Amino acid sequence: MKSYNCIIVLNKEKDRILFCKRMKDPYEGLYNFVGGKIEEGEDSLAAAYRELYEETGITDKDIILYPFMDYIWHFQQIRMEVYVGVLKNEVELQREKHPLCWLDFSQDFFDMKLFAGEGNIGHMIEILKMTKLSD
Ligand SMILES: Nc1nc2c([nH]c(=O)n2[C@H]2C[C@H](O)[C@@H](COP(=O)(O)OP(=O)(O)OP(=O)(O)O)O2)c(=O)[nH]1
Repeated sequence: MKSYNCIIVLNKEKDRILFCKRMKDPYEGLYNFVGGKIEEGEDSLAAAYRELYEETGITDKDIILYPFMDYIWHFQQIRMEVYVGVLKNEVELQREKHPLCWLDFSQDFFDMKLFAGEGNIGHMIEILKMTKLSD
């Protein structure tokens, strides 16, 4: 089974969500949360902080990450861990390969021509809207 993560980062005001525009497959040209592959034997939470730092420069001083949901695709032998966190302060983002941007909640996150994940970004954000996140 291959394991991936993706991380939902909200700004301090909780009115914007951090996305990257993917520069390679899967989902080249589409917006996705930041994230990547969990290494063999790597601790899940450590992997989430590592990917977040590598792709954005955000550290564990800037944010606390919480497990949000997990997806398992049994036929594809893939699992994906989703984490969520709210920034404690404004951060100057440092992109790695994928350009980063903040999007507000007015987007149609189910639009598969704009967003990765066959609609599951829309699903995650609907659940996020139902979730009380502490600061
Ligand atoms: N929203 C969403 N994201 C997905 C799905 N499936 C899936 O792999 N992803 C994400 C997880 C990862 O963030 C990304 C794929 O990781 P990647 O190919 O960039 O991984 P990688 O480890 O090679 O990246 P990197 O080390 O080069 O940074 O796509 C999905 O169904 N929905």
